[in-house]
Amino acid sequence: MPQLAIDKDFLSRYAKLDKPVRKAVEDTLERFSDLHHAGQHLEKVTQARDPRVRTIRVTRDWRGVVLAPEEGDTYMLVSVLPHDEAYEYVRNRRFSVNTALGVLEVRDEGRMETMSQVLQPVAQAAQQRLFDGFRDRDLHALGIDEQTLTIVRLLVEEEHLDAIRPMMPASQHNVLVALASGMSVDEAWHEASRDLVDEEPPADIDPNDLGAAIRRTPDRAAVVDGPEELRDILEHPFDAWRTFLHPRQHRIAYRPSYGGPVMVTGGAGTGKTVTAVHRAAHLAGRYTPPDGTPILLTTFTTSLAEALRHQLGLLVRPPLDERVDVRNIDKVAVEVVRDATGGTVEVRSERELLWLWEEAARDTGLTGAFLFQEWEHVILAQDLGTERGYLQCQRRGRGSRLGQQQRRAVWQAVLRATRRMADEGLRTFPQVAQEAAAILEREGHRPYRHVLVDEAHDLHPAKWRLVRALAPEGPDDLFVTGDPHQRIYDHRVSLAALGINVRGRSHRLSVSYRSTQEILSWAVGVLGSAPVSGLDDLEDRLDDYSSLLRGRRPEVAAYETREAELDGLAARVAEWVEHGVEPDAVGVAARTRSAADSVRKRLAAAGVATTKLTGSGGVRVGTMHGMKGLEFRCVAVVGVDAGRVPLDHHLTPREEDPVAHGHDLQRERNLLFVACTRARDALAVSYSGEASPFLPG
Ligand SMILES: Nc1ncnc2c1ncn2[C@@H]1O[C@H](COP(=O)(O)OP(=O)(O)OP(=O)(O)O)[C@@H](O)[C@H]1O
Repeated sequence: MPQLAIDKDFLSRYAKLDKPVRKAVEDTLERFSDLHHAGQHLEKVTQARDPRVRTIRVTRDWRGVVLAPEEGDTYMLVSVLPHDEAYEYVRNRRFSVNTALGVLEVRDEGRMETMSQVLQPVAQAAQQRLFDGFRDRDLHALGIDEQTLTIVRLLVEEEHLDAIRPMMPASQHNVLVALASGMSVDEAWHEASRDLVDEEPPADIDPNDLGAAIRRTPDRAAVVDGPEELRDILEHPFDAWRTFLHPRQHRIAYRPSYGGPVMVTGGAGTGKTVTAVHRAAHLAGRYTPPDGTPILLTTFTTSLAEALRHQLGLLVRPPLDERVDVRNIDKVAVEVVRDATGGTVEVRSERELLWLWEEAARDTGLTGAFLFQEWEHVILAQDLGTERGYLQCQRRGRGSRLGQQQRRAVWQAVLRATRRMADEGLRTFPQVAQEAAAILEREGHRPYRHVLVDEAHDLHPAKWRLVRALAPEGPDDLFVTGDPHQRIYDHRVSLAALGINVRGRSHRLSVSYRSTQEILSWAVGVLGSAPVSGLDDLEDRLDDYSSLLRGRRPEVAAYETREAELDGLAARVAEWVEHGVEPDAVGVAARTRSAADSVRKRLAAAGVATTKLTGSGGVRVGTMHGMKGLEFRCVAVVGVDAGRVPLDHHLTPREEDPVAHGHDLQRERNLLFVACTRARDALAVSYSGEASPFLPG
């Protein structure tokens, strides 16, 4: 059966076409989609570099470029280009299959030849060349083919290697970059083979089997199931994540089955959410529900759940989407408790309950806030039901020592507060989660077959216990994604301690699809150097975190006064909008609500419409906390001064609890990191007076 495939370049070029040309592309594809007669529509170009590369007429001015099979039966839509560019493309490009990795590659042979001629005299004059230390045999084993080798032997400086990047097969260039950075042949191979779609490198590579090569290259090419799927892809040309996954994302999301819980970590923007959504789609596709909803895709807040629902809707069509229940974990908890108790569930925040905790703390010598934190971070977190349990527990993360007498006093005060809450019918979300988990455990009821948790790094342990209780232990029970560097609520959990064993099923993503390398490198500096422990109790590092995108360095602006800073912000935002950035693709974050309000007022005075962070129709403004999980083309983070970042009154005093103080400081760093890594193209950070100690350099 002939098959159709699509190249990522085709989709991104199609996305930028005017409507009438798009329509013409669709009409052309309609004719072409009967692949048994596809060849009839294709034109061979004289002087084509690669006889398999043909063109197809779209309009008088536009042509599609198609890779047609010589052997095999896979046609690939490569690009859509203005007439002359299409012919230029065909005269210069050659497709190949990487001899070691088996992935599909394309090169601009014309430019490589010209470059070789330019480099020849430079190489002859040089004493030493860049890759003199590597034998041909070793380079071949890494997938460097004869033609590339010719040019590789002419490279003298790393700049030459940079210069040939746009014309080279990417997979071969990556290997050369690894070697040039000082890696051994073995290390370079390890690096390259990590990004294969299969666990093992392919054993037999057929250089003519384009179909197999396409399957091994999910980040640039995808086989399309038929005309309907092609239409569906073209309907969402800006959502490349639906069709083209990084090989590691693909390998994680589409592995047929896992023996137990899976954990996916990775820096901001590396596609953890995308991978979770694809995994949900995979599970939905292969699962025949008995009764009830089998799959839960959950996250931290309602607005993040809303975004997940939207993404899933783009990937999974009705009626399959009904197999996936998308809701935030608090809502799941409330529903379990409501169903079991039959009553309403009134939930309050710490701030709303503080008066009650202050009253309970009276005469203990402690503050209501301390007491509340002790309850939430120690008693609820460890699910301690008795005074004895509390007296004997380890108060992880709460460094200040409490003697037995003090602990007794705390326990009694907590009892007073929680009884009062019960009398008033009030609960907190972690408390509801604890109740929900207890109900499910008691009844032995498991409402879901599979549970996927996004933004998992911020879940309270009680919510983790709920997650554990929602699905029966077994294959594909849990799939969690998170990044401990983005932990902005101080809930540190050890999955192992919660009975969730991810050993051998822990995966890491490292390529950011969101922010430029310049933004990433700067933002990582905000995190500081303290070791960060992951959900699996191992240290989590961002050493291999990088981006393929390049752009301007983040701008850090200092002002004398807050007013001057807000004026500067208004000017920056106006400039972005003047340069064509949609207002709702601009996000502005401040540390506190009142600072965000001042931003809104100042922008309004400058005639700039604003809305909330999850809104649309204006520049989106809010707190750094509210930035969690969102994404913007341009981000401004304001008020990053010593008085506000870190926010002193959110830090446990060092003398009261040095460990908690350290954690709080890290949490504040993470918060700034989260806000900054929401930016795709541009990041502007500003402060007035003294700069925050977290700002790099
Ligand atoms: N394979 C892909 N192809 C194209 N775009 C992708 C791909 N994977 C992710 N993206 C895009 O990169 C951005 C970040 O992806 P995503 O939100 O999944 O990352 P994340 O790791 O969950 O981020 P964060 O931890 O910051 O919330 C999104 O715009 C997403 O559409």
